[in-house]
Amino acid sequence: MQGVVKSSNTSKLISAMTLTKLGLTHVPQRYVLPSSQRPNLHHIIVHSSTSLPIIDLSNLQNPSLRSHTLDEIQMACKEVGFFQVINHGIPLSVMNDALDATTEFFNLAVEEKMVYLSDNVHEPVRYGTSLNHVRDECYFWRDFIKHYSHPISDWIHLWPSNPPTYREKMGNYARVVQVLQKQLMEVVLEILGLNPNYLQNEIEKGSQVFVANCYPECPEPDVTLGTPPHSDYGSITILLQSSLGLQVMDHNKNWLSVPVVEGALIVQLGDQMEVMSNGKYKSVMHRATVNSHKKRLSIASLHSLALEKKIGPAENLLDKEHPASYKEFSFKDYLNYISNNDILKGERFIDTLKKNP
Ligand SMILES: O=C(O)CCC(=O)C(=O)O
Ligand SMILES: [Fe+2]
Repeated sequence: MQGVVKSSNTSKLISAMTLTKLGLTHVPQRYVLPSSQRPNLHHIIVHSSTSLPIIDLSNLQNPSLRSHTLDEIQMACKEVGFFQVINHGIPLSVMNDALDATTEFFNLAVEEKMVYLSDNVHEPVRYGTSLNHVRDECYFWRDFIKHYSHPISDWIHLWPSNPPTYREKMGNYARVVQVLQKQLMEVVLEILGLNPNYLQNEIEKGSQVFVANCYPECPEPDVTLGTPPHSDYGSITILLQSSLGLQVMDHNKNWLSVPVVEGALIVQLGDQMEVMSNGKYKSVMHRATVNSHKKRLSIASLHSLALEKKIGPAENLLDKEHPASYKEFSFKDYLNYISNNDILKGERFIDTLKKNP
């Protein structure tokens, strides 16, 4: 993603984790956001059950509850493009193991993590951090590691071998999340009125990118962000957060903090889904705040349809009264856009696809 330190800068690398260990009382100036972009941490809207619903996925197996549950999911996709799921079939132990492995990885010495430092989006594993002298518009108080993991067996031997259980724990989580993603895609296609086999091939050949984020304690959480506002590129993102920090934008442009619910996973729709649904469903704008007292971790599993596939509005949703509202796009178009535009200032790739913005 954005803001990766160029490989040539490795000798000067001071990651957000390192800065925190130095015990600073102020964040370096380059992390300080203009006041209009700062989070208002004194006015946190934590919960609004209508905007941020928690869906019990096991209800889909219950004939008397299935239709109501599908309605709830549909409403969530239309309103914000966001919901949490419980009873999703992934054991809590697998989720906690993934968070533990991530914690251990980020606790490694910075030299060890730097082996994976890269700004090449095609690297199967890359470590990145907030510090960036080249683009002073990067204000992330976080370190992250990205894995390409589809099919996982092709990549897993490239993942970090230290901590020793990393591959096993992250691999287990990546696999079960992939299964959940397929189930969720089927549901979302069903509520869009599309055949569950629609784009099956592209979903099968889809990509899964794993991003583990580490947001260390920050001395001035009011003036910076962990991750700037953005929507995810793909179809669905499944996110696991260790503590409060994720915020999503509702249709009134309020930032809502996503509550931490034990055992729950967060589901966010991405740009591909907004385009495919011809705007019926929203690709959710979100960001991550930081705090002064507790390190926060999140693991995002970003799913997208086959990378070479051009995605446009589903033909079955179009007719004379409902013409296509979005242009087709591919992963290449997206990469091109992010390398030439300032998505950190809130500019969105999806807006460039709208036919009548
Ligand atoms: O840390 C979070 O809660 C959000 C991370 C995120 O949006 C991303 O990695 O795309
Ligand atoms: Fe995201």
